[in-house]
Amino acid sequence: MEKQKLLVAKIGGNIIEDEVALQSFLENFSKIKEPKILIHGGGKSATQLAAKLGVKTEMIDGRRITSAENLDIVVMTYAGLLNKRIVSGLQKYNCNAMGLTGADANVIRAEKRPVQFIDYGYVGDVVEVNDTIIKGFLNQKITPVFCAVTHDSNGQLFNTNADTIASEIASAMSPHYEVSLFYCFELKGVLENIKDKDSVIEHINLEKYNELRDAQVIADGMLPKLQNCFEALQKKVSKVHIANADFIKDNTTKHTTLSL
Ligand SMILES: Nc1ncnc2c1ncn2[C@@H]1O[C@H](COP(=O)(O)OP(=O)(O)O)[C@@H](O)[C@H]1O
Ligand SMILES: CC(=O)N[C@@H](CCC(=O)OP(=O)(O)O)C(=O)O
Repeated sequence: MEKQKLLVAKIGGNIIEDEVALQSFLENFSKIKEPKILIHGGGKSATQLAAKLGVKTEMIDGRRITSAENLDIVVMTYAGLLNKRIVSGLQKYNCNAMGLTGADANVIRAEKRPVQFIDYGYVGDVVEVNDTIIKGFLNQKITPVFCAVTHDSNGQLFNTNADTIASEIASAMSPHYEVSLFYCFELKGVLENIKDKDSVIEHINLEKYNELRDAQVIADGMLPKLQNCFEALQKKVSKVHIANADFIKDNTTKHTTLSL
């Protein structure tokens, strides 16, 4: 029997911080009829709040070194302000959204990222996603909206990269659905030249990714994003795209499609 389609979309901090882009994305996302899940980041907002509070921000390879103080800031920002703004924004467009951290309904369990050369602090690597609970929400026509917060089932919250959460959720749902994963951001896709906004690389496979990384064409948050794309494909997610947030409207604009 053919599997039902499921759309998993992720939006990052540059979209969330741009009121016009965010509203447009939420309206277009709400119009999608098939079951759908939204994951949001918001790193930019957490960095701004940290600066206001006089707390230092340090990022390594697109991941935040998360001290106890940073953890409080990210939980307040992602699970509080941003998640509730996004959920109420979707409700406005008649999408019955429900905001979640990984601790809610024990839906994403994580463990502290092991210290190798770098101690990331309270950063969690995903161990388990509860696909049955998520399926239950979808069956009730509820659209889950996940922020970048997980837990260890032992009272400890963690900061987890939102791209990783999107990849893990898409992968966990793949035995049940034909999953398409969309990473939506402010640019059109992965660019050959970061200064030329039209230089979109339309297809990237693992070989091309290694070339681009070695040539330092990709950097910062794009590094974990691409790693997460390939992990999702390896775990049987059907389609993975990196595209502008407007792409969700009609899937026509030039963008990047990933393959193994
Ligand atoms: N070759 C590239 N093409 C596109 N973006 C790139 C590239 N190299 C680095 N980047 C950076 O990666 C960023 C996307 O990652 P990230 O900041 O984590 O976005 P988001 O918060 O939307 O997930 C872009 O805004 C851009 O600054
Ligand atoms: C561990 C880690 O780096 N977590 C990310 C979570 C938020 C995020 O991923 O936000 P964007 O999608 O907007 O980049 C952070 O704190 O920045």
